[in-house]
This record gives sequence, C-alpha cells and structure tokens, in this order.
Amino acid sequence: MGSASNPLVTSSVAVDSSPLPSNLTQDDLKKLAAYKAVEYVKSGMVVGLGTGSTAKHAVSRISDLLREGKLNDIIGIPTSTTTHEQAVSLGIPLSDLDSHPVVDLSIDGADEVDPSLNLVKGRGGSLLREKMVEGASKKFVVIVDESKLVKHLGGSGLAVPVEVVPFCCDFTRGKLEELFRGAGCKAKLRVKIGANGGETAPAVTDNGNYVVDLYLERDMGDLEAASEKILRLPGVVEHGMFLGIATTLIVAGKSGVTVRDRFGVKG
Ligand SMILES: O=C(CO)[C@H](O)[C@H](O)COP(=O)(O)O
Repeated sequence: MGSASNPLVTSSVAVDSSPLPSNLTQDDLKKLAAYKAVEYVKSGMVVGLGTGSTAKHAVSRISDLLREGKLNDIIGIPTSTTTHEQAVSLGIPLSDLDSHPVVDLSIDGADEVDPSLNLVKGRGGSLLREKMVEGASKKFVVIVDESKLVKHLGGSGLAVPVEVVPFCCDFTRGKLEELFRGAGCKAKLRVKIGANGGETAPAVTDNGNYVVDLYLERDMGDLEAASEKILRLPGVVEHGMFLGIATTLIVAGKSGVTVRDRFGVKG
C-alpha cells in the first residue's frame, strides 16, 4: 500500500474528450465510468466487486459480458451483503478472501477523491469489507462522477465514516470528535431513519458494528497521521479514508470520461 504523503506521479488521459450530451443524469455518468472500468476485467481474473450505486453498474456489466461469452472464468469477491445478493441474482461465481487472498482487480465507487487519489468511502456503510478486498487487490479502479472530486478529504462537508464497535459507542464518538476538534469536527452516530421519517436505531454494518460520521469544517492536515490517530482509539474498527490504495481513477463528467493512473504503487 502506498503513502498518502508521497508525491505522486500520475498521468491524466482523456479517453473521450468530446463533451457528453448535457441531458445525462448523474446515474448516466456513474454508468459511463463503471462501463469504462469493466474494460480492465479480463477472463480468468479474481475481481473485487464494490458497493453502491456506481459499483452496481460495474457488477451488472460484468454479468452481461459473462452471459454474452465475452468474459469467462471470473470469480467475484463481493464487498458487502448487498453486492453479494446482486451478484448471486446475476449468476456471477463468487468467493472470498479466505479462498482467494490475492485479488487481480477491484472496481468500486467513492464518496470523495482528492488530487492524490486518496478516497473517502463508507457512506454506504461497507468500508471495512471494501478496504479488506481493495487493499488485497493488485489493481483498484475507482469509478466516480465528477461531483466526487474534492480538494482535500472531508472537503465536501459530508461524512468521513468510521466503523466502531457498539460497546459504549458514544464514548468512542466523543473521542473521535476530540481528535479533530482543531478541524471543527462534529462526530455523529449514524442512525437508521424509520419509515415515518423519525430516527429509530443505530445503523448496523454487515459486520454488526456501528458507524460514527465525522463532519469537518476544515482540512484535517496530514492524512497518515489522522489515520494513525483514529486507528489507535480502542473501539474503532476501521475508518473510511482509503490512503494510497487506489491505482486508477475513472471520472465521468460533462466534458467526457477521463482515466488517471497512479504509478509506482501497484501493478
Ligand atoms: O463506499 C461506498 C459504500 O460503502 C460507496 O462506494 C460510496 O458510498 C459511493 O457510493 P455511490 O456510488 O452510491 O455514490
């Protein structure tokens, strides 16, 4: 895994620089990025299957290509129960990291991407399994529409998720808020919204844990240091900052689809 603080050498390649039709929806852009990413999938690969509204397009594209005989012998490693269910329903053969500890390629969305290809993930709640699978991948292709690009992680003003154990989760929430007080942090336990619109209970991850969402007013500074501080807190399981893990970024925006590779980290 690379370092967030290393200067990066990246290439930016416009694969379709002609502007896209202006009536494309955000979901159309997600699909364009996902389909581009699936071009990296080759027969015989073990493929990490991401979670979320962007990744689901990639999963469904892989299944189409398997059905059409354009791909063969793919083994998918799902990053959530939701993706597991989608892949099963589409007939994609599945396994896990115990049986396939090396993943050739993973494809997944992200909530934020900074200029060094560091990510925030986990607003969909699957950050732990995503980090395990994508961290075990030789290549990790991130697929986003352009709304996900930020100057620094946390810069969207939306959540930076942290998965915590349920035991005394408010204690852990408070400790997390204290850690980033200098960045104007507010830490909130994620709750499930009930059918009537009221808050009912903490949201529970696939691993039986809770999520504390960090909302930052300012840049948290050195990301590796921030990561270390979070992970040192007893009660924290994992956080949603993916530092130096992504190898390729595919962005779909009004001006076209671009691909950026990050060199010197993974093959
Ligand atoms: O990290 C994730 C789930 O835990 C998702 O990849 C992330 O939330 C992006 O989701 P979407 O593609 O729906 O915008």
